[in-house]
Amino acid sequence: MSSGLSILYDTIRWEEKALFDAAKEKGINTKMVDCKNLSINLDKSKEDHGIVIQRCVSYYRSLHSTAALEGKGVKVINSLNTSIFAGNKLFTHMLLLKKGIPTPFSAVTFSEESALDLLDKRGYPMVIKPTVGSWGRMIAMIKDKESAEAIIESRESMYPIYQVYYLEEFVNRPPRDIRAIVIGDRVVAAIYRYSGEDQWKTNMALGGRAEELKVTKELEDICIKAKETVQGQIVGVDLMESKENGLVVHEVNNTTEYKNTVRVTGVNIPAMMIDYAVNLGK
Ligand SMILES: Nc1ncnc2c1ncn2[C@@H]1O[C@H](COP(=O)(O)OP(=O)(O)OP(=O)(O)O)[C@@H](O)[C@H]1O
Repeated sequence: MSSGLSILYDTIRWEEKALFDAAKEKGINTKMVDCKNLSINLDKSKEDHGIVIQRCVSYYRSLHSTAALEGKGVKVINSLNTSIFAGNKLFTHMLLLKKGIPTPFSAVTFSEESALDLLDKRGYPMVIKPTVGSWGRMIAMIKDKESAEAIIESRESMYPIYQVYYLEEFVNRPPRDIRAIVIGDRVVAAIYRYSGEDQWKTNMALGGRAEELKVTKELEDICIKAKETVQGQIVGVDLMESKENGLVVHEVNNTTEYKNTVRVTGVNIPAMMIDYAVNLGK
């Protein structure tokens, strides 16, 4: 295996460029590798990538390229286990639950009828989410039976993952959530993400606004536990401040975006990620 790093991408966002620049500044031999051009022999031949920082946006590209490279002995950040666990909200939920990490109540059903039945029993509102996905896409707040029928029926004709009805309690929280960036054993920076106008979701991709958040001991502890739960190395932990239950973790991101966190906190996250990756190679 060659020394140095590879940044594996399928789209170059601010994050990937910043990683490359940080590595260049540190004089680290780094390649940008477009996953779309990658061809991996699934045998025992050697791969010449050094440490790979996995940054593909596509869930399937990310998961499968990690599996192929890691299977051939390449160190990938994050690992295949982390991609599997953190890439799926239900899998993450079960692990958080097992480790006693507070997380919103959620339930799963596997048919339209059972989903409607669950909503009837549990009451409205509830949040429906695809188990795999990001940027708030396909996430809806279900406010009543009519919208439940419309939303759930529309999912019946989609790709089979949308017929796994993952439903979460609507967390009674301020109009914001928390994104904390964990590198190794440290929460290096955190922000509040406030929802944009006429929007309950707080994703930056949906017009949300970011503000710096000072990392408390409580936040640090819960984020480190959440990271360990998914066997993560560099992750973004998303939390909400439940008025009844305090901090609850609703997601761990294994190829986390951090542009807004760098912008509002001034913390040089890409440089820290590069240092972490280089240390892993030693
Ligand atoms: N159970 C919930 N109760 C209240 N608000 C929620 C709940 N789940 C999610 N949200 C809001 O919706 C937003 C999107 O949810 P979530 O983070 O699960 O989706 P995502 O598609 O994985 O987004 P990203 O990849 O940006 O983290 C959250 O940032 C949060 O503000």
